[in-house]
Amino acid sequence: MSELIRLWQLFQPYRGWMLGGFAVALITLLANVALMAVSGWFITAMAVAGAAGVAMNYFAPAALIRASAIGRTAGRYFERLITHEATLRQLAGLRVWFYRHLEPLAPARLMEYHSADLLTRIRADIDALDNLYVRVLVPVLVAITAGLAFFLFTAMFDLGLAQLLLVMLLIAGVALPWAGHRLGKRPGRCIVEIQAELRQAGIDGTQGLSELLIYGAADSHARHLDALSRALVAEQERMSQLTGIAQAATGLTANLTLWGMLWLGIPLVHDGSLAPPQLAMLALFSLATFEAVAPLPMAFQQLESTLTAARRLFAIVDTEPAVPEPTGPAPQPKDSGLVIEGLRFAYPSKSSLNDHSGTGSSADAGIHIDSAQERLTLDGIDLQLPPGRRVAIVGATGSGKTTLFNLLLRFWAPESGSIRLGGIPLEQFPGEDLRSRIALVSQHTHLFDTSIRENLLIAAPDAPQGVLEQACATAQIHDFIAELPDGYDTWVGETGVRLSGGQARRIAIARALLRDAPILLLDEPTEGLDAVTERALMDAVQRLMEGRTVLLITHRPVALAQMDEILVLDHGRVVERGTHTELLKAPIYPRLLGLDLDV
Ligand SMILES: Nc1ncnc2c1ncn2[C@@H]1O[C@H](COP(=O)(O)OP(=O)(O)OP(=O)(O)O)[C@@H](O)[C@H]1O
Repeated sequence: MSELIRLWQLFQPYRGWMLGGFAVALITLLANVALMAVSGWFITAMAVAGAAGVAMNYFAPAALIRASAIGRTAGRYFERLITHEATLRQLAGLRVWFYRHLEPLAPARLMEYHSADLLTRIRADIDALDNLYVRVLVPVLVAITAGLAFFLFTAMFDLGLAQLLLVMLLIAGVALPWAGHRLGKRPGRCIVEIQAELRQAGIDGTQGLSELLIYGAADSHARHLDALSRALVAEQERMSQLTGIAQAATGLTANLTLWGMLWLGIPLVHDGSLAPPQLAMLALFSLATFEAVAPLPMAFQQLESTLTAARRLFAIVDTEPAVPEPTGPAPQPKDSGLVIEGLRFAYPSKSSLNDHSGTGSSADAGIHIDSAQERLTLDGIDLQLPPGRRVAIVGATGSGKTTLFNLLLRFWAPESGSIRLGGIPLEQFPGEDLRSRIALVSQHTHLFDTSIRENLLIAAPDAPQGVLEQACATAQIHDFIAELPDGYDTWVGETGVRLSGGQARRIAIARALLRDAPILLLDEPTEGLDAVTERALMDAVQRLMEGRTVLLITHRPVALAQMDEILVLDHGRVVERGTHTELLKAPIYPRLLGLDLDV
């Protein structure tokens, strides 16, 4: 129920359209019922007048029938138009609302969700909410308003007939939808969840198809997809059966009402309290009134799917960001120097992550070390990085190097200790402001499925072509781009698959140059490249580092020899520090670089 209230609040900006849709839907229904009722009355009255040989004015009822028919047809058209406009506006608004809440959660909080699951929430779950207005809200309001009008209208002729109609409408409009909701709850929830799981497995399988084929696991993955598909079909069949039963039950109730009206009405005609045309009119009228309640059983049967989708969206929206945004204005640091003191950090345990994926009410902005967690990822890091200084970080895999970058970018908040930029604690900087001062080049730079130009422009949206070319020339990629048939308009493909690792890395360097940030974080920028490409890339990296405060993660001796200081990390602690020459005599550093091996 709370989901419905929250959704209603989100729909507030569109209430004009929603009200318009409701009004037109009501008019359409009333026109249809009037058409049936007047037609019934007219045919019988004409027959009775013909049999009695009396004249009758048929202009007025004929005009009413025509007006109702036109009203019904035009109403249907405008009803679709207005309700769809309202729904599309709601969905567009919901997408923006959801995306605004999603953005601050990246990347820390979103790690606990599969990307396909997030995509499902953004697309399918938001789309599922269109049910609420068109299939639930409008039909319910129309049914209540019209049902009351139908009762009062029938009561003008006979209270007994009106009571019968009311009871039957309540059966079709309340009891059947209630039963549909109860019985549709489980399959409705399962359908949404299995669909999300199926999309997740489908995307996972497509992305990892080569691995599945190489390791002969394609069949077992296909079986998994097949099992999910079967489960989905089974739930959908259950839902369809319920829909069929609900439709049959509504039809039966309507026809029983018709019989009941005749059963109770014929004696009234006999005793003269009801004219024969009035009975015909009321009989057809009662049948037509069921159009008001006919959509309700199915609407309530599908309500659980809609509410499950809403719950999945609210679970994300209610998640607190890993790092709270400061409320004050962006501070002005005196320079681009970084000072790290006593920095300690641990990733939250799985159990505390799961808390955040729930309702979100227990979400906590801070990060707590699970008592069962034995080791901090970073444990007491101290580092002075005055403007223009270059420091390298070296350490075995999993020693916490990338984590340190994540903290500098404020993707996570430290457990204790501090990071200051230009003398100001990092937590005082709004995330966007902080990240505008930092450029990052990593081995996993993401290239978007668009042109080279667009990929460069994300770092400097207003940069003219000349500036792009200059950045690319410094990154030593301009000549290659210029030789391509489409030049800077060349499509790079999904994640940049049409470029080699070295080319993609150079585009990342060009991006960092375009950003022109005073602080530069380099996370193994030459990792995985052959020696020749690496040397060429290092030249580009050297130019990028000029005049910037640099933190570089690397294990390449050539690069390390040029750094002002090197920190050796082991299990989150700095175990050695000094220059390359000094550290060559230390016990761990040469081992990490493979320099201790006798050749
Ligand atoms: N999002 C995360 N949630 C939980 N644990 C994480 C997360 N990211 C990293 N870790 C863990 O933190 C530790 C340090 O990871 P980090 O990526 O900082 O290491 P690294 O030194 O950069 O390693 P590599 O050289 O392999 O990139 C690892 O044990 C890793 O498993």
